[in-house]
Amino acid sequence: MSELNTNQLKAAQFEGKHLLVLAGAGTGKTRTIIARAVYLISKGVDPSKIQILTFTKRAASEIVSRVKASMGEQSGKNPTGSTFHSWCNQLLYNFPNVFGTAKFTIIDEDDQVSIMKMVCGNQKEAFKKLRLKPRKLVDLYSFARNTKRNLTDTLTVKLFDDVPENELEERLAEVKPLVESILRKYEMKKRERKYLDYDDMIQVVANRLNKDPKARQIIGKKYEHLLIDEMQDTNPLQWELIRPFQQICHLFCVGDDAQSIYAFRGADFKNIHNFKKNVKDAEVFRLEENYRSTSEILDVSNWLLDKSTLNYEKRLSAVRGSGIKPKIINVPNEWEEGYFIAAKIIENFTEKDKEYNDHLILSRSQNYTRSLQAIFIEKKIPFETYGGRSFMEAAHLKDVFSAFRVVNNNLDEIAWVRFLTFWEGIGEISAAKYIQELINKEDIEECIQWLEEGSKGPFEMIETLKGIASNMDKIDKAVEAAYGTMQARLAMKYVQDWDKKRKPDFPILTLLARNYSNLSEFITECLLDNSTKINNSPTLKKSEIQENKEEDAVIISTVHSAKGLEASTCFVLNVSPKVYPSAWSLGDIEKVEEDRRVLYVALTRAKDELFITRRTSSIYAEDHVTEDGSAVPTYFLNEFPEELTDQVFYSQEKGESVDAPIANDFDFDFGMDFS
Ligand SMILES: Nc1ncnc2c1ncn2[C@@H]1O[C@H](COP(=O)(O)OP(=O)(O)OP(=O)(O)O)[C@@H](O)[C@H]1O
Repeated sequence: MSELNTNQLKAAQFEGKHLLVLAGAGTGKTRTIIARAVYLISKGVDPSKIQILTFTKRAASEIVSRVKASMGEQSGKNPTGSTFHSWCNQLLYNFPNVFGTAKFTIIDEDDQVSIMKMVCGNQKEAFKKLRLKPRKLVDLYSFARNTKRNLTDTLTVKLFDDVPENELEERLAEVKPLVESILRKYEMKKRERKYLDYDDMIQVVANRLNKDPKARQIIGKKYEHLLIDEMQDTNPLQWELIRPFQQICHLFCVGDDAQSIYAFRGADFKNIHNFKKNVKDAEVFRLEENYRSTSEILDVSNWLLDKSTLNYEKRLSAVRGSGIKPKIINVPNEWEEGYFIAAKIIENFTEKDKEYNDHLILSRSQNYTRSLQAIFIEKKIPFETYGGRSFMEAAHLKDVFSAFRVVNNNLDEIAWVRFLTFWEGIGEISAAKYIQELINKEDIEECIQWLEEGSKGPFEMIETLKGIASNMDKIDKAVEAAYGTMQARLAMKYVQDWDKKRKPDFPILTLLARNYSNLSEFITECLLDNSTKINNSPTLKKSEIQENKEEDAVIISTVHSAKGLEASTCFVLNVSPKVYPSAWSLGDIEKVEEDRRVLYVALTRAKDELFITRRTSSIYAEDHVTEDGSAVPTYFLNEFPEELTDQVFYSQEKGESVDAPIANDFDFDFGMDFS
């Protein structure tokens, strides 16, 4: 508490019902949320009745461990920290009767697409006329549910945003019934197979708690305080989930409207402006002093926000005072950009006493960082990437989990397809025939019996199912059993990198499994955000296949995965025209402003040194003038005031000439022609 300023302290010790801390970047929102948890516990609140909700498991894990560290000796029980999905998952498992979810399977986005493909296959006529990919249909469905828009609105916004108004009705009349029929079939399929997608998890909990006072009473006994981070990025579906908790809990929310960057998932930062309207008995506090960055870095961030047409009422002041001016590094291409960054990091590491993890590289997309990663490997700079593929997306783990899934729910058609076709000799056609039988069986025991008697499946396949089914209450044993019988086939399927990269995942998976007593929970938690129970070790954040095990490593992150991160030196990559704002956003002021916030989040991660790189091929873009004559920015740095940064034109090729690293032999040819 002694490390808080007056306003942070006032927030942490808030005695009213609900509070929103609306504050700028680096003003100590995370610190305040931690302090709030510590304060509540010190006042006698049972830690297990405090639930912290964050956007990533990484953030949840960090907050919980900092609360633990602050409590020192007194800590016994700890508050739990989870993402919205993981939290709903725990509620569904802990209260199966309240939510009516005793037997179900959580499916991820790939599974959703697989189901959609099946549905489209059965709805050939509608699907052909539509000319939309199954993944697009899944996107539309999810967008509609997260934003709580009806189908007409969803199609208007997502499919027909460039269709002239006079044609809109006709296009809708043509497309809407087709989409509706496919989506209805898709919903039916989910219901039949007892699948819940990620959005369903939230929806199921929200529905029950909004409608049922008894359910509220039961859940109300479990929680007294919800502490919610990154409130600006909550979408209407998540609001629906939070709503019933207003009656049974105290809400303590922190957020920054200028850091709202999830509109594509339905977040609307204006919700946070209406907090008092939406939440009865709420108050709003503000924090304005930035503790993270030097004033030169904040000047750049403040300038960017000032240029917005939206009024964020925000001007951060730097408590730390003055430091080094940020630099714009103009580079001819991504390789030069990579070499510049590598050289700077090596210089900081060897000469300036900085660690690798004092460096954070932020990019709009991991695609822009491929050359950089190659250069880091060449220069032996350890790095870790955030925002890439997750643990459960690794194919070998999906194979093993397909076995867990069918044992857990024998109606799980998608998992059956993967599990059966995993084995040599079973193709999609025979798998489809098996599945017709298997999903009509009562339970997995019956399935196993049928496979033994009626199928020509390999011995290991049936043994795998038996091994898991007989260890339902010892999940680590189930993992070992499945691995034992699947190992030979896995090694054959992934022969190229099995030993080095894929095989080492399994001992860790077994350790991880020890944290679970319920197969279903294990499957879902591993699926969600690629991790484990927050408060227990070990954690398996990523498969070995992607993981760089260095502890001290540079972090290469997408801006969207960089929420809450900070580092002494930050490189914001490729701040060029058509990237900030993106070419896709041009002319659409809302999208342009979202892109501005993305850049704002990136710039405000830096503590001491900020490097903004851009491609010299284009450092200016003409403003876009809309039909009504107003100008929409095409490049945020067009009018960038020179005095805020130093500019460098970097090219390794044209840079200082240095001697070759290895000495050549002296060449005795003096060039004299004696003929
Ligand atoms: N009262 C304080 N005294 C000293 N340092 C502080 C104080 N409050 C915050 N800080 C430091 O400022 C930095 C930013 O704090 P924090 O991460 O909590 O901010 P935030 O508002 O969550 O940031 P963002 O929204 O940009 O991620 C951290 O390094 C933190 O330790």
